[in-house]
Amino acid sequence: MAAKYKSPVLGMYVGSTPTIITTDFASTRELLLKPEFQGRPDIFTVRLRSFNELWGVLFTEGPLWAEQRRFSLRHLRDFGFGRRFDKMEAATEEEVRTLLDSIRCPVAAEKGMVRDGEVLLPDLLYPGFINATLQTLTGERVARDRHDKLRGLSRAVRLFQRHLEPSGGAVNITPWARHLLPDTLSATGLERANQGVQDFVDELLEREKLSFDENALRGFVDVFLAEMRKRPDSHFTDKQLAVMLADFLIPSSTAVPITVAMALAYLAQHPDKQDAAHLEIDAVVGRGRLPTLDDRSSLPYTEAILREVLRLDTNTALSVTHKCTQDTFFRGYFVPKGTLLIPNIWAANRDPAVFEKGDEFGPERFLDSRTGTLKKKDPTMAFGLGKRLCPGETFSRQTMFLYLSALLQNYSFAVSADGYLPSEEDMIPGFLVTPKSFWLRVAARP
Ligand code: HEM
Repeated sequence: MAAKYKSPVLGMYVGSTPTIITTDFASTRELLLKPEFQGRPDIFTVRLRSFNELWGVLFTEGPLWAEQRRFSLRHLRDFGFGRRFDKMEAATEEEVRTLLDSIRCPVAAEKGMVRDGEVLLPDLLYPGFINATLQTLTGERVARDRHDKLRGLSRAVRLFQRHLEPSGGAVNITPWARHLLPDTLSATGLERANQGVQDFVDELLEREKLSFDENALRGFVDVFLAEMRKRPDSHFTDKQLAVMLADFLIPSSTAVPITVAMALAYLAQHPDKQDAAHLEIDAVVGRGRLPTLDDRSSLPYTEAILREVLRLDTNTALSVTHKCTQDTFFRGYFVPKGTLLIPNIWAANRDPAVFEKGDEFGPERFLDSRTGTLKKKDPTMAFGLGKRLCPGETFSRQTMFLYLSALLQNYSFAVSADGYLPSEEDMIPGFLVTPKSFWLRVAARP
């Protein structure tokens, strides 16, 4: 459509709401950074997941959003979210070992994901990444013999994402119509998915509250519970905590493991690039220990692979819809308050004006061709930009690095016997663009 109208910025109506979509790098960057464009729409499907009110961080705006975003970032960091923290790194290392064990020697519950030298992705990866987030939220993880619980959460989250259209979609224009066409309008799927996520969060909160001790705070949930006691008439409520936990668990159950799975899919298709990563890891880390965050700066190729997958396969393709909070102008056009704003970061991350051969997999684009070191600047917008920048960015990059480098240290990955690999035509659309599950051949490295 952008090509048809010869404009990277498109204007239209979704129902009666004016809507702007940006499709190239420059306009998307401008949209993400514009101060008047930092609101979130108040839509039916968002309320559906938060007690018919507006709570959490992901879909809120104004003072509640500003306070809760600041508070959560500050205190999550204390438990290793996005910063170096020994306890967190030890826990992640244990999780990585569990994954490597699952490939080598699957227990009964993992057998559906490991068969005759092949592994099912992203499925096998979900529990480890959810556990990394749980570690910062509660100071604990779910043991391997109960990983089914985490797989259940991941199933509910995927259902949620597949049924949630980024701009809201038809069900937001005429919410009543869901009673007539429940399946067509995705409302039934959304309600079921929300229930699945909420059940997981409710159970977690019940456990945390029962064992709460204000003198021994174990993770972010305890810090929030302590704040609730100190400030009874504030935004620190049961509802806020429940929705915020869902906000954190949703990307951890999908965006992060899916990025690592896609990295392995690309490397299976590009054995030369996989060889380069193997060589780099062998030279820097060897085989006697697992890679740690200390190795990150010495493994530029591995890091470049992750950057490239985030760019080429931007799974939060249309980001999270923004909203205009006051009348303004954008690129010479009047934009009324309330306009929906959709930044197509998937397209921006492939814009040929910024990324040469933007549709091709080329981790080398992030390396200095002379020195082989990682370029300082990564213009990719996979995590957004500005005030709404994803607060999970550093945490995600660190965790993905630890998993990908350990998997490549120990295994080689190749296209499976059935020959199926995720392709752009075959992705499942939704709030997140996700691959169908796929098998890869896996061989222990000699
Ligand atoms: C590969 C992993 C991830 C990707 C690609 C990603 C991407 C994004 C994007 C594009 C946005 C929207 C930015 C905007 O509105 O302009 C976002 C927001 C957000 N992300 Fe992530 N994310 C990832 C992982 C995580 C993780 C692990 C967490 C938490 C545990 C997280 C928590 C959030 C929250 C709370 C917001 C809303 C921020 C706000 O509205 O202020 N994300 N993310």
